[in-house]
Amino acid sequence: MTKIPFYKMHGAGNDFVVIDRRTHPVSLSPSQMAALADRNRSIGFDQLVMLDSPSHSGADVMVRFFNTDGTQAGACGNASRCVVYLLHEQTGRSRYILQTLAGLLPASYEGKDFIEVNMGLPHFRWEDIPLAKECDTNHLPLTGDPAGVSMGNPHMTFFVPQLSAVNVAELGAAFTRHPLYPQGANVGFAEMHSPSFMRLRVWERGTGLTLACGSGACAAVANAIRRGVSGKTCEVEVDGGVLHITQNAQGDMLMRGPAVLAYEGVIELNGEEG
Ligand SMILES: N[C@@H](CCC[C@H](N)C(=O)O)C(=O)O
Repeated sequence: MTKIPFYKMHGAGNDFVVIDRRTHPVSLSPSQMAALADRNRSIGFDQLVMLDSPSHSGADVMVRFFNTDGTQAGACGNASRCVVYLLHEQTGRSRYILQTLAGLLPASYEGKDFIEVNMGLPHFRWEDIPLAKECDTNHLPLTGDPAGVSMGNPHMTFFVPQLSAVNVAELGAAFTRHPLYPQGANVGFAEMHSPSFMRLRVWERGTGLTLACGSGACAAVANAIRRGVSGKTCEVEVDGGVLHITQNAQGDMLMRGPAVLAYEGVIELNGEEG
């Protein structure tokens, strides 16, 4: 029997199992992750987060994100804030650098409701999202006129007049596998209330509809700025709370919001796996 300690956390309702491989160097197969993600039979989570020692000398920790289907994601904004919360518990410091597949992300802790991660530059070139063919990423050639961007992971954002009239589950499930996105897409639906406030729901690639998506909020604001419907600072109301997104002078998307440690537990794996 292998015992793996974990932290159950969430950021604006987007929930995670965090495993610190620096102290417990275990591996989980995609099918083990999918089993743990099952809310009816196991712990349940939107993403599994693995912490390792960084390979970059300037970073505090290496962070990897896995969806419920076991696929790996380059970025996860809400989980990044949760990791900053844990680092603060462990060190008491307030500034960190997270090493992720999407790059080095500077982050700061100013209280559990005020954790900020610099999610980096939005990438609008079709090759960088990536898309299957060259096109205008500000107006993708798709029904509903979504905009495309990468925040270290691929996103499309639909700007809709009335979010409550949108069947996010049905459309999200359809567009997440659209052939224009060979690596899949996180599909956001944004209703602009003003240039500084939007409502957003996101169907996440590899996971489904979640209560919040941090990279999705950055993507929606970056796309909204590009379309001229948002200012450089925008409050994003998601089903699980509010995220504050700002584009700084360098063009980076800064995401501020809460992180919650719900409980600590132990995963027990039978057999030789783990
Ligand atoms: N929950 C996220 C995004 C998680 C990854 C995404 N599903 C993907 O596959 O790219 C967030 O808060 O950003």
